[in-house]
This record gives sequence, C-alpha cells and structure tokens, in this order.
Amino acid sequence: MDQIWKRVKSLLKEKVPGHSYRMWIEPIEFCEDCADTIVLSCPNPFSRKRISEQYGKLIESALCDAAGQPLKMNLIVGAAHPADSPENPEERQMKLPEMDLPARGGQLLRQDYTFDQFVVGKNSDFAYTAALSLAARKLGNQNALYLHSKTGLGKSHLSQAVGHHILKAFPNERVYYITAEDFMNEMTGAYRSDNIHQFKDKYRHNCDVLLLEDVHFLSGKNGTQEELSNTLESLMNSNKKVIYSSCYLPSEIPKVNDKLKSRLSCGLISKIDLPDYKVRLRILKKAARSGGFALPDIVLQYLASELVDDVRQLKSGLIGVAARASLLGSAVDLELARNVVDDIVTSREQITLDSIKQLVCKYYKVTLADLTSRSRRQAIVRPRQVAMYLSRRYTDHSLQTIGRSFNRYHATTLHALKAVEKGLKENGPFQKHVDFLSQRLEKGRG
Ligand SMILES: Nc1ncnc2c1ncn2[C@@H]1O[C@H](COP(=O)(O)OP(=O)(O)OP(=O)(O)O)[C@@H](O)[C@H]1O
Repeated sequence: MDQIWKRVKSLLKEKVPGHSYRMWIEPIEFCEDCADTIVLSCPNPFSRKRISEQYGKLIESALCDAAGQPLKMNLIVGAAHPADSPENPEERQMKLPEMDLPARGGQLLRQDYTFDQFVVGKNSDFAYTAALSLAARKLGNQNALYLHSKTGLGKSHLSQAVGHHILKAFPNERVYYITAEDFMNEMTGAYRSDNIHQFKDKYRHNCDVLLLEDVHFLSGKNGTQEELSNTLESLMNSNKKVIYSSCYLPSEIPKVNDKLKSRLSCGLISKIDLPDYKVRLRILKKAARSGGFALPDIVLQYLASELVDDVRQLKSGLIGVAARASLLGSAVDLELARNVVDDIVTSREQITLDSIKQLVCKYYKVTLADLTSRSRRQAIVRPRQVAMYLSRRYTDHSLQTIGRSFNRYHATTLHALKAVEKGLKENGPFQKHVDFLSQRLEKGRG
C-alpha cells in the first residue's frame, strides 16, 4: 500500500500546482491500510481540514486509479511511524529514570532548532559561537551559558541546538530541556506525591546537560530558587553543562536569592541583538528554502525591510505570504506581501507609554491617576498590569523605566507581566481583552 501511496503522490504532483503540492500533499505520509481504507497522516489539524476539503475527492480518485479498486482515505494528524522513526524526537530526549513523577517534566527538542538552521550575523555571532563551543566541549572550563535577548530572537533555538549537537556527538549524554515554570511545577508535584528524593536525584545525578528556559519566571519563588541553586551546584561540581535563557540579565531579575543570582551570573552571558536588514534577508532566504517556498527576491526583500521587530515575526510573515498565496491560488507578488505585512506590522514607533495608558484608561474606564495610584483595588490593579504588559511588549523601555512611569519598582512591573502572561494562558475572556487592546495599538487606533 505504501507503494500505491507513492504512485498517488506522483499522480497528484502532475495535477496540483507546485506550491500547493509542496504545502499540502508532500507532507502526507502513509500509515496503514485496513480493508478498503488507507490511513494517511498529515502534520496538523489545519492541514487535515484543508486537505480533506480541497483535495479529498482528488486523492480518493487517484487512489482508486492507482489501486484499481475503490479506496477510502482516513486522514489522521500525527507522526506516521512514531515508534520506529529515527528522527522521533522522543529518542532525542533524555530517558527518564523510572519514577512515579507527574508526566509534565521536560519538553521535546524541536527538530528544526539546530545549528545549521540558525543564521549567524553580527547580532548573534558571539552567542552562536559560545553555544557551539559549549556543545562541542571547546569552551574550556566554562560549563554554563546564559542566553539573553528580547523575545523571538533565537534563545530557544540556540539552546535546543546545543541539545541536538550533544545528543548527536555524544548519544549517551542525558539532555534535559525544561522551562523554569515546568521545573517548579514538577518540583511541587514531587513534594505533593512524596517523590522529592527522586526529583532531586533526577536533576542532580541523572542529567548531563540541563537546558533551562525563562529563568526569570523564578522571581519571588523562593522554594524553587533554593532547590534550583542546589541542583546547579551539584551539576557544576560534576562538570555538567547548563544553558539558561531569559529576556532579562541575572542582575535585572528581582527577588532572586543571592545564591541563585551568583549561579546564573557564572554562566557566560551571551546577548543576541536584533538582526539588521542583511541578516533578516538571509534568515528569510534560508527559511524559504527549508520550507520549500519559492518566493521572488523582491518579496523577500520587502518582508526583510518591513518586519523588523523580531525573527518570529519575520518567519510568520514568510509563512503568511506562502499560505495566503496557496489558499487563494494566486501568485506571490508585492501586493499580496503588502496585505500580509499590513496584518502583522504595527506602527510601533507611534506607540508610547502615554498612548498605552490612554487606551487602557479608555477601555477599562479608569483614570490616568488611577494607573499610577497606590490603589490595590482589583478594578485598578488589572488595568495597571495590562498597561505595564503592553508597555513592555510595544516599547523598548526597560522594566525600571516602565515601573517608574507607573510609580512602581521594577519588581512590581515584572510581577505584573507574569500575572498577565498567566492570565493569557487561560485562553479566556481576559486574553480576548488583551488581544483587542493589542490590535487597537497595532492599528494605531486609540
Ligand atoms: N538567527 C536565526 N536564524 C534562523 N532562525 C531564527 C534565528 N533567530 C530566531 N530564529 C527563529 O525565530 C523563531 C523564534 O525564535 P526563539 O523561539 O528561539 O526565540 P526566543 O528568543 O527563545 O523567544 P522567547 O523569548 O519568546 O521564548 C524560531 O522559529 C527560530 O527558529
């Protein structure tokens, strides 16, 4: 049946336009057959919907031609051969010692976050070299690296690239990738289920490389800080490797005990700056090649000149253009790119602390004085936190400056950001409010 599916793919390649074929049909894989049905897999629910609606009939008719009998298609989402695929990310993850801990400890490494997929420029040269040297054991006695940048500039990418590199070069090493928040949750769960010794053992004695994301999350979490400091001490004493990432420097994270602060500061601090136009263009070209998108140079140049906020935004512009062209069945040209960019780009330079405050006041029906007041009423605290969050997201001001502008210390600002980020994860009405306000700001409407 696998052969039949291969034949069907070549038939479809003749019938479906190249860019649509690459986007929708190419990734479909054969899973299994049962009776008169062939089970195929596709990468995500969106592609499942799209393929079924747009190409379902065409695929079934091609199946029928290739098999010489009617065949139905059952399209599922997920990996075709999870158990035996050599690229199965689970195999790239440290095997957890047998223990009765909550399953939420650790995340899988993303397959595309490798060194060769990372475009190096002046902005990231040092961080890249430091990460690669640490992975290749060429960083002398330096066993810890602290990756620091604004959001969306490649910290996770580089950190996971170290994980991939080590797993490839030293397959027996146990690499563990986890966010600081998950570390805390796992620790709390271990306490509750009386498994704390196993938890400690796991991180202190059964881990060779710890990739710890978003360490600023631990601000004010005293118990976790204590445990993490001890874990780090144990790892460092045994020459293990640790990579931290954060949007803040260790000295900027408030409410962190001295022991942890000193541990974090011992890491080689490597900052990633914003990429310039040339680097943005190289990133786009590489991403287009990897994604199989054939976009004219002029469109790539346009995207590189307009999408300047971070690399995540840049890549989403590229995917947006390719997806829109494919959905509309139209050519990729400047006009289409302009529409995509208009949806993404914000007139950020017009967004100031004042304009944010005014917008928040207008929609939450509070006054400017309320926002900077000492009031702890929920009806004031929430808008104040949202305003601080938007200020951090849409302006380049430091935590200190934002804090001062709201008559607060930067620790309070960080607390506000975390409170809003937590609320956003709940996907409820609060997220809708913040999305709404973000869109108003982005469209330059007060
Ligand atoms: N130099 C680069 N070359 C290629 N891709 C990059 C580069 N920098 C970032 N990216 C891509 O940009 C996206 C965002 O990167 P990443 O998630 O690593 O950012 P981050 O700094 O960890 O963000 P956050 O602080 O929000 O977690 C990813 O798709 C990543 O592959």
